[in-house]
Amino acid sequence: MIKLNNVSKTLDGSTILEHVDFQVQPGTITGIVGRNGAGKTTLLRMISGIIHPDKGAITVDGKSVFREPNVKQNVVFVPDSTDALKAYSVKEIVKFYKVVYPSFDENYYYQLLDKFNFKKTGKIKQMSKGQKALFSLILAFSTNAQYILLDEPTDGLDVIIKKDILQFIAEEVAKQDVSVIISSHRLDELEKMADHIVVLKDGTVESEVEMEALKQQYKKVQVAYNEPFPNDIQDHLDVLSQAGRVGVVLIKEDDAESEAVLRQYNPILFEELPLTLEDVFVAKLGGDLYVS
Ligand SMILES: Nc1ncnc2c1ncn2[C@@H]1O[C@H](COP(=O)(O)OP(=O)(O)OP(=O)(O)O)[C@@H](O)[C@H]1O
Repeated sequence: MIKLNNVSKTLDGSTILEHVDFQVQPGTITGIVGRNGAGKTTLLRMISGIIHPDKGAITVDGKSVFREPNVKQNVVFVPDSTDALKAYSVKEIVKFYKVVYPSFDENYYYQLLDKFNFKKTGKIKQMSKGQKALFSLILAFSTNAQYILLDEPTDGLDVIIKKDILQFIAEEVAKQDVSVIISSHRLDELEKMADHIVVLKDGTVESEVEMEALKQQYKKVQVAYNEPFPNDIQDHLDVLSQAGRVGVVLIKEDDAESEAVLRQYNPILFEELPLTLEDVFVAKLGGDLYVS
């Protein structure tokens, strides 16, 4: 488990992160979502032991990354830029990775390269941007590390490669017993795959969501009436959108009272729609957390 306890960081006199607390459970995907500049990269760099927090503690399986450097073999940070890799060839990088990650699985690495039609020779700098992004994930998932931290892994990529990458991550997490932290400014991308979402805002954890619990907690209902959309509903319930006589309302799963309000005006349509995380943020957390 990764634990952050009251972590704060100041860079060049500005407070970047303050009182950050959260945990990453084994075998799960945690999404860190926040706008540009929210502190996501700084947070991931601290968890992987690249920079020190000014205050608070970060532990990986109960050990400090800073006091026990061996812990680093179990944590891989994949930055949003692949610049650090570009001088190496596909073969050379293995030697380098084996020094840092002694359990690096070379067979698995070449197997994955085959699967995604990568050439086994040649320099990394010759790859396209999308290939580089996928390649850096292949490297990370070949290390056998328990914790993989991905900084904006799909940023700036086209939809096809984005889909491949997200699917690759989900498959690897299902196959290996790894924990993945993914930072993104796209709530919609993370919510499909994350078990747990941490929202960073103004340098601190604004909210945390367990996706399973959330889906059981709320439902989204589309209703339509023969008469103008009732003010009573507008005034008392969480209306996500409304056009003419049709509205979409967020209610709690077990909230019989709110459902009775919707039904008392004899809706001609009462239909449950798939719930998204954005719906809950918009209705319950002020709406400005939609960060894409
Ligand atoms: N070395 C540094 N010195 C001073 N300020 C820094 C440094 N690195 C980052 N910052 C500042 O810290 C804040 C958070 O940056 P960070 O890169 O962690 O955010 P982010 O959420 O990852 O943003 P993005 O989505 O744009 O990558 C920004 O305001 C940034 O300008």
